[in-house]
Amino acid sequence: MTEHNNSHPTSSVDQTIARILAADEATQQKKPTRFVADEQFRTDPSSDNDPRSETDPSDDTDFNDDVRRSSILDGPARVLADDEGHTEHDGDQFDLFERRRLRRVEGLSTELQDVTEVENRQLRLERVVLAGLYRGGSAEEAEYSLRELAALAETAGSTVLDGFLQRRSTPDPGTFFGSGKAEQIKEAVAELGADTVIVDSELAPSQRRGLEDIVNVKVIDRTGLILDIFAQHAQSREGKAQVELAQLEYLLPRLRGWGESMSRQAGGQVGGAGAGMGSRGPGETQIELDRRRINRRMARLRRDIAAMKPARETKRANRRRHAVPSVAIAGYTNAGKSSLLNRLTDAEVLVENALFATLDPTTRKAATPDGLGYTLSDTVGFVRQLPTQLVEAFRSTLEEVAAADLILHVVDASHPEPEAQITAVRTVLTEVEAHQVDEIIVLNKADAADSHVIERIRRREPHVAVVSARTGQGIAELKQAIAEAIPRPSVPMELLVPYAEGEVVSRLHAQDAEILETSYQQQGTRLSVKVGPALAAELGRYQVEDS
Ligand SMILES: Nc1nc2c(ncn2[C@@H]2O[C@H](COP(=O)(O)OP(=O)(O)OP(=O)(O)O)[C@@H](O)[C@H]2O)c(=O)[nH]1
Ligand SMILES: [Mg+2]
Repeated sequence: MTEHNNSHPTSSVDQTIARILAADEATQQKKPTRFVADEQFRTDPSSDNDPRSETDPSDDTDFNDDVRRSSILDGPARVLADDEGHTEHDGDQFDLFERRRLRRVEGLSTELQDVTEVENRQLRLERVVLAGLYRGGSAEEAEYSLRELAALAETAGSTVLDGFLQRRSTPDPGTFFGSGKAEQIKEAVAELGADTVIVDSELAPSQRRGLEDIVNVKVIDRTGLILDIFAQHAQSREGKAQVELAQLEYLLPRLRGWGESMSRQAGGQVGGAGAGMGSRGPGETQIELDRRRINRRMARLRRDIAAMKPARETKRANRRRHAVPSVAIAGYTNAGKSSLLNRLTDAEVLVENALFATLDPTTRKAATPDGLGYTLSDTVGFVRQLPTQLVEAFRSTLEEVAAADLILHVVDASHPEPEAQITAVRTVLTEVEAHQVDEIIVLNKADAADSHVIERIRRREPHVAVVSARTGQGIAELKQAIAEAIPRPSVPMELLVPYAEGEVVSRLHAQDAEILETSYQQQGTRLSVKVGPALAAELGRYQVEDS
């Protein structure tokens, strides 16, 4: 056993102490969250392969310090604006409280029993610095994306200290940002006392390691962060299994890079003498062992998830058999999907001003104004660059959306970039083959939105409803629009149901029949109805001649 059994650079005592001191200092100064422009990017030889900065002087304004700071200094990302105006429709706020409370627990046990547990636990991000790359002139878009990353990071329970954007035509294969820029990030990290850098892209395993070697703190990417949030929020057995599968899929090729936790696993026997920078972490044998265990675990999870599917399929088939129309609510995360479900059905689903509050699909009964029943399901929210591992793992959940008769595509009309969100959502819908389902664009948060934005989208989209789940504005119209869009029972029937079989009548009321006329006769209840074809077959024995 060597003394030097953990070669992670941050484990050096000196550095740890320096980091703690810097953190202390930083808390005393208590800087507000801000992003700063990368104003020196043009003079950095390691970062500038982009000819535009030479030839296009108008670009300079993009990097004008004042411009960037003024737009960025106004606090944390606006999606997480200090806005907790809950209504009585907002569901289980105790759940919300619990979730927050749990999230703040620090200092997880280091006694890891199973390698797969490593990644299922919170990444323990606390004080983070964000960094992103963009090409060409679209600084604004990169900034929105970084703001969203800030919101994601806060949702995961961390404090965002600062953010950096760099323009660069292609990422550096070794360190993503190039070593010069990475050094600058390192300086900021030390100055602010950050313990993590989050990069606004998916990094190749080698890039993550390369960057980590320079900045000396943990580096994670957008995908890793989103997976972490999903892991925190998964509730049902199926949801947990799906997230774990996605995490392992993500982790497997990166196994080597998760140095510290893995070498702790391996105890003192590996990574010893001769293990320099870049070769930290467990030795080859341990990695092989971990890899096999992970593969076994993944195989099991796939089996488990497959086994859970039949139950849901039976439910779905049941709905189909009774021809109950189904409406799925889909949309970008935080658009107000759960709020809308609560508004439309008086369900009490958790509403939270956080990203990915809902992971487990909830299905509720609803009815059109004229009494036709349908099901309404809330689903997981989408986000730009939704990790493919998650789309895969959640495929069975997302297929519910594809099987629906109608999609309510909820859009946060008060967001600065609603069109980009619509596009991101449609990309995922296409991936799960849900793009052919009828869709109503529901422009939500109309109470907070700019009317020009609403008009702009109205002109672009054929089928739009403008609502506010908060105030109730437009909800009645939306209910009407749903009633017109869902398939109607089409088989007219005249029924006579004996009084002894009252449950048949209640079923007609509860489910899919359109009841046109009811009268009470000596032999039973006489009904004039319209039903779906499946139910029509079942009701054959009650049918009477039209008189
Ligand atoms: N101003 C305003 N805020 C709203 C409205 N509808 C929802 N919100 C707020 O938006 C935030 C997100 O609402 P949710 O219903 O949890 O959103 P979601 O789409 O289910 O989010 P995820 O499950 O996280 O994907 C909450 O803070 C709500 O209070 C609205 O009509 N107006
Ligand atoms: Mg939700």
